[in-house]
Amino acid sequence: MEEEARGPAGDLWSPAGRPGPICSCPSSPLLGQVQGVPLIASSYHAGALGLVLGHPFDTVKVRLQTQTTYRGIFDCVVKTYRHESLLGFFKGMSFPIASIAVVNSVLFGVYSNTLLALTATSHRERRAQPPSYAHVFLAGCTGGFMQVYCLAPFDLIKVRLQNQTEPRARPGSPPPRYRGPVHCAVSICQEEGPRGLFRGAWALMLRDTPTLGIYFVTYEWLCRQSTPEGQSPSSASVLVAGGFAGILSWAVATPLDVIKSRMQMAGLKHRVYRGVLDCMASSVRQEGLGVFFRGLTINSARAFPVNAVIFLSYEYLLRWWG
Ligand SMILES: C[N+](C)(C)CCCC[C@H](N)C(=O)O
Repeated sequence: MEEEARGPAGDLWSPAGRPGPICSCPSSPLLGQVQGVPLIASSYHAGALGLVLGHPFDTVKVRLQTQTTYRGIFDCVVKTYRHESLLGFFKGMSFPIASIAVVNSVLFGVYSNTLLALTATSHRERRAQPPSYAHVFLAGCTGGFMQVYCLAPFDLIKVRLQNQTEPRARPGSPPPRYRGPVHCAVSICQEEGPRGLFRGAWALMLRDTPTLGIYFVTYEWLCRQSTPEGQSPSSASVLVAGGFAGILSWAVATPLDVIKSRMQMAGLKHRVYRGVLDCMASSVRQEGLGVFFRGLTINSARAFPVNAVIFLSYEYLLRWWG
């Protein structure tokens, strides 16, 4: 009985383990059997918190990537604030918040369960028997591939709303193209067909599948570097590893992120790209190779805190319930 409560690695579950890495609550033997319950709950908290924190940065990034009117981050921030007030930075946030429960539970759920299938070890057992990086990469790629189907329509609506630069309704001023997320979804279906909701999904899949593999490998590697063998990482290690995993994976993802956002906006501008390669070629032709790095700085600034929080919540809640 005593042995069971301790957990295999003498980690945070063990009274004899290193004091308090993240939490020191006992595990529930019942919930411990049900991977899905803690995963869904932890994914929601992780995602929502990270999302609110990072949304203003995300709006500036999307605008820099898809509009040519801004001279840089500062110019974009000043113009957005002057024209649209603070609320301008939070445009398009409601749908991602509503959908993050599904999107993140697919990502973290598929990741964790793929790892479970590949290594036959549970989250807790993994500290004593760490999975190989090849397995972590494969599980991350699988999670990334699967989440694209849920993420694509919500991401498209987010990008379209973030790009509306009209100030809040003033008497006499023309209303924005979309009145809100639901109106945006309905209008896209009517004007571009239901498939219009998946515009840019191919680029999103190419962006997320390999980079989520990199994301989880970086996180695992950094945690292992800063944690004695067999122990759970401390909160500080989780924050730093999560933050750098976010920065590195976003750095690699930026070129396809630019292309994805441009393809998502293309339907609205009645601009037709024949595909990902066509969009790449025409962007480079018009704006040079630098186009692939648009939004890199602001995205890195966003990625550290957002992903530090995401991983801390994920680990914390998994351990609480797991
Ligand atoms: C793999 N890629 C870099 C695309 C995303 C990885 C981080 C995902 C996180 N939800 C965030 O919004 O930062």
